[in-house]
Amino acid sequence: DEEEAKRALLNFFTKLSTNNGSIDPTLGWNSTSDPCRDQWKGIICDNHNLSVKKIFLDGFNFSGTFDASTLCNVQSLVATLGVISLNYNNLRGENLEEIANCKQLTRFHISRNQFSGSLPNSLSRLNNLKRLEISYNNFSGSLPELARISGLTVFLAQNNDLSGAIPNFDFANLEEFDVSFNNFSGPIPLGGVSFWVSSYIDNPELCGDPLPNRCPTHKPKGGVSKNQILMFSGYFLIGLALFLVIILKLFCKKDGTKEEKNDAVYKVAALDDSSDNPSFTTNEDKIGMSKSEISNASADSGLVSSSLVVLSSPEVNGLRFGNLLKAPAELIGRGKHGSVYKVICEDQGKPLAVKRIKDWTISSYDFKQRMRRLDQVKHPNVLPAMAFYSSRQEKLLVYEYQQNGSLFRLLHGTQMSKALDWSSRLGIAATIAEALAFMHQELRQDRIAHGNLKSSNILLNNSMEPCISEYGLMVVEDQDRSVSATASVNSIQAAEESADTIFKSDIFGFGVILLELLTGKMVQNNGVDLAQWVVLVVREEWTVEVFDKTLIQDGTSEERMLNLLRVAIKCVNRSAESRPSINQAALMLNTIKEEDERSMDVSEQ
Ligand SMILES: Nc1ncnc2c1ncn2[C@@H]1O[C@H](COP(=O)(O)OP(=O)(O)OP(=O)(O)O)[C@@H](O)[C@H]1O
Repeated sequence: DEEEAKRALLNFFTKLSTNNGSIDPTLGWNSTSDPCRDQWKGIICDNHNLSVKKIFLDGFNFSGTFDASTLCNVQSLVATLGVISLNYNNLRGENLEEIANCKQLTRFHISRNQFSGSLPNSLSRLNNLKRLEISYNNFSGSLPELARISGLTVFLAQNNDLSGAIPNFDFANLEEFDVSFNNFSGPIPLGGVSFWVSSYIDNPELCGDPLPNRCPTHKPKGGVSKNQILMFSGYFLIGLALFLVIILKLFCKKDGTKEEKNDAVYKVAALDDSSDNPSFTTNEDKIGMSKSEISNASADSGLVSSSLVVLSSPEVNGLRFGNLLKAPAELIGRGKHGSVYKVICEDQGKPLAVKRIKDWTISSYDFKQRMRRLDQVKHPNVLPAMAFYSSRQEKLLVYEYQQNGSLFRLLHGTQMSKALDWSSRLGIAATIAEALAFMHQELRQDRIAHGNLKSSNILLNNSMEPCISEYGLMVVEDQDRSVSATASVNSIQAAEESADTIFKSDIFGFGVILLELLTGKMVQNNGVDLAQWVVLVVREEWTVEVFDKTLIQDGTSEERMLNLLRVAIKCVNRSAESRPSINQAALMLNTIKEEDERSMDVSEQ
């Protein structure tokens, strides 16, 4: 078997390279050595060095052919081969339909090569496939029935010449999906709306959400009757009359508000990038339903294409939605409520982070009001949104990209957690508490809490200062409202109490962040697990067990860690009412910080 596998690999390799069949000796592939024991370059074997599990030959500049039959018709290889990765070469394909015999394949990567022709139908028989990458080739024709592969999590097919309809993939299972820059046509399947527009752009005949062009409605079969013609002409005339009335009204309004235009607050860029209309400014407070509002509101009703609203941020002047769509976007992460992309727009100096929230049931009107209110409340440790986009299907928020990552990464990333000593952790906690206290106070009347406070939403700015990101993007359910309203004697007190419960969910989030800082442990299940574990360990009086080992090794005072732990435990109290307010928590933290600084001064003297 070993001999058979070796012969097959040599055959496969000879076809990859066009050097008259000779193989680059530095790669170690030769008939006198063993692919596993002698570690041929690009070959990964099982732990016992008996069978080939993966072939990684990305970026080797091969310009021959990948002949699937050389690997997939060889029993001893097929039984164990899980990965074939040949990205970034100049390969063409041969006998590609034989790939179906490589039954154990979980990954098949042939992106950025010269493959052409249609994709073999047999691809859909690769039941174990998780990742299929065929982008940047010249594949044409329609896609095989890939929807049959139920475990597929990544499908990248951008920049080919593929056509026909997009099959109804198991989109809920897909983590990455890209069919942009092809010739697909027809409606995007319903599940596909969960991917961003960039996954679909440049397929001229593709339509429906999340693309801005709507699909044409089907014409009824058979001819149109005389009555129908009359009816449609009637509708047309009524529509025309309405249109003229609206235009007339808009002109009147425009005249009446000329002087007020100078107090510009928001700028709006039309979605239609081809239009050369300059962006214009309006004062929302004074003229109420401005042109910008109409364009946004119409987006909801599906009449006019939606718009990007640029908030009062000088950094993104002139940003257009079209530019955002065209710019290269890199998925940074996918959370429970949406995804974040790093986007580099040519006309913007800095990279942007675009958060895409799906299925948020908030109305566009409420969303806009919220964003504008949030834009009025600024704190140096709270990252403001620079622009937003709202349509029925999705909401986009544009932030400045923070290259230093998040507190989550700092704590749980591979190298960095050691760098985070006790006083940095305490400083981070105190800064977050202070910023959160400011936001809670300013937005109390508006009842806007953060709603999703966690370490991945604490970003580190250029000076490594923590900044709260995504403030107000989740609406906290006010469950206790009715209960407290009936329990209270007067309504002002009831309103106060219910506002309290909204903000108390942030206190829980803050408590979990404190626990992460203290324990260095990652949270699951929104932090409930970590909170329960810590409370249990403390109750059993094994308190020291909870602390991060690196803090103990650094000789951090146990007493001070205990003080912070007490604050954390108060914040994660199961009963929201018993949690402290953020002002109280900030006060307790500052006391610990002052004690810490005082004891450091003493030890230095
Ligand atoms: N402005 C930004 N700059 C750099 N990275 C960011 C920015 N905003 C978010 N991120 C990072 O992008 C990743 C994904 O963020 P996202 O908010 O979608 O996920 P999450 O916070 O884990 O979950 P959720 O959907 O519940 O908010 C996170 O690692 C986050 O730290």
